[in-house]
Amino acid sequence: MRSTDSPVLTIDGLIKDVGPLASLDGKMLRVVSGLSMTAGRGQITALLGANGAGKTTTLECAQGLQRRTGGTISLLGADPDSAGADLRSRVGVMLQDGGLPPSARPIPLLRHVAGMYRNPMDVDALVERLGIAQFGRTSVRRLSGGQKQRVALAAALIGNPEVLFLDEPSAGLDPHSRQVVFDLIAELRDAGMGIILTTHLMDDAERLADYVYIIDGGHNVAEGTVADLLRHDHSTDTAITDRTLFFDAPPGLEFKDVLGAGLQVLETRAGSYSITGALGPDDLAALTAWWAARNIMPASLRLEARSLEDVFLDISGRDLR
Ligand SMILES: Nc1ncnc2c1ncn2[C@@H]1O[C@H](COP(=O)(O)OP(=O)(O)OP(=O)(O)O)[C@@H](O)[C@H]1O
Repeated sequence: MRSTDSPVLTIDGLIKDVGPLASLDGKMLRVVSGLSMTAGRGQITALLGANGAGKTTTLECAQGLQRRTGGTISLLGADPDSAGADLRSRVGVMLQDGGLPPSARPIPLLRHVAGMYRNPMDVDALVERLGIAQFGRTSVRRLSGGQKQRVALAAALIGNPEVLFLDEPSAGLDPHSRQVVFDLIAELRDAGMGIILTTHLMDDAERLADYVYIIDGGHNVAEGTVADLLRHDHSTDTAITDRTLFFDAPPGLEFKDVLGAGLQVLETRAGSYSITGALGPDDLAALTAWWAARNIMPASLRLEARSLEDVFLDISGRDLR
């Protein structure tokens, strides 16, 4: 587990059992089994894992919404299970299902919530920033998923929290709203807020997170900055420089001897090729020279680095989705 100068949240060996469950003949089910993490001020920390990995349960234990079975949690220096209103006023929470009252209207609701805090954010500015004005007087039950998500984010932020929890922040958002939300989250981080989010979208983690905990089966399987995770092969504990070059060219080409050793060349279907491995500039130069000598112009050409999806596949042997 990493150490941060100024942690807002520290979880050590979290255990959470649920039940007893009829589906398990009255036995308990362990849904989080020894998870540890820390999140710092002025940082975005992501819990990344497939559906059912235990991310939401972990966050809810950290917020004191669920009681843990074991382990320790310190949220802004306090135990969330025994803390009172003072701690809650310093923490913003955006839950996965929004948690908004269905008959409320967004703008009056946000004004009401703002009135409960000593030092709230400016409601009008937040409404404007998150594009809430167009549906600000429509009842929550009539809003689309993405509109509810933006209101839920505004409600989580209105109290000007020191720590912000976001459960799947981009769920239901169209590309424009997603950009607006991501820009705002990054700005709040830069202003010093400690932000903890869960996601099963590697793209969210890659774009937002300063530090990522990959969670599988209720415990940590890897952690690091996105760059660290992408550079490291967790199965062999070695550095990775792999990239893949994809291109379309005439079918049946044989250019293995053109490239350095250790590269894997595949013709995935007639005329569609991929070359994977520690591709360097010399390989690209050799390949393009070989094409030039034969007057071959690829119809398409794309170079891709590893993604967090590949990291997750290496570690768990299955896809993130
Ligand atoms: N009260 C409960 N009763 C039965 N099973 C539960 C209960 N709470 C959690 N679980 C199970 O525990 C596992 C972890 O759930 P959790 O919601 O924490 O996962 P998650 O990583 O947030 O997944 P998602 O990305 O789908 O939200 C899931 O398999 C879930 O079905």
